[in-house]
Amino acid sequence: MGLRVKICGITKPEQGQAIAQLGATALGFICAQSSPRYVSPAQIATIVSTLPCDRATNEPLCDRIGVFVNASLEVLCQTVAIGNLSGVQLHGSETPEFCDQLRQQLPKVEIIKALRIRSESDLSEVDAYTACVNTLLLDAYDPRLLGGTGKTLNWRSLQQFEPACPWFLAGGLTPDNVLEALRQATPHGVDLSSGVEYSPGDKNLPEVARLLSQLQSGGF
Ligand SMILES: O=C(O)c1ccccc1NCC(=O)[C@H](O)[C@H](O)COP(=O)(O)O
Repeated sequence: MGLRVKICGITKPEQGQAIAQLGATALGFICAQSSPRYVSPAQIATIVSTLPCDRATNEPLCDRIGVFVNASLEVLCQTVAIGNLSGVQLHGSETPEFCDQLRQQLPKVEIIKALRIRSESDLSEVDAYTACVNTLLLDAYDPRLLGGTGKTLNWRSLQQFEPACPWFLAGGLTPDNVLEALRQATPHGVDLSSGVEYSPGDKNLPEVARLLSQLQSGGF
């Protein structure tokens, strides 16, 4: 399977539709109310209803990931149902036990645990999660912002990073630096937000197109 490409912070139906048509494999919706990219479950449902669908199943062709920060099981399950989400990304301090409980409640939904990496030693957290989530996501650390920071990780320190489950690389990726990041690290997917937007939640479609063409030219 090819590299997964997740564009996060979608807020507008026409942009979600265009980004799916350009070839992104996943769209991310920020469900944390403190974010300038926040969308309600009803807004997610509207955006998802416009996405190109598989003719046989009538389900959207791309993955729909809700991004949450320390949400309750109840909120997670409700939002998945209302928004027709295929996955949830846990971007707060959710424990492995919480991830396990969520997996029992939502066995068909992809569970992605995001870890905000401040230094190489934070990578030691990874092993506690690999058995209870489907996928990991490594993001950059910022003392004030939980995500969408535009800050990059130290890709060189990830050269030997091969956890026991698939993972996304996030944090400050852009059409200009993504190939360099992928020369150093070998994730199963990349996740971008501020590197392909005009302002929080307003995606720059020409930059998304350039990202996808860069990845194609790099053989991904
Ligand atoms: O993007 C947000 O506003 C946000 C708020 C709270 C929690 C998570 C958030 N974003 C998570 C993402 O998956 C972003 O795509 C990821 O942090 C990378 O962002 P960027 O560095 O801007 O590419």
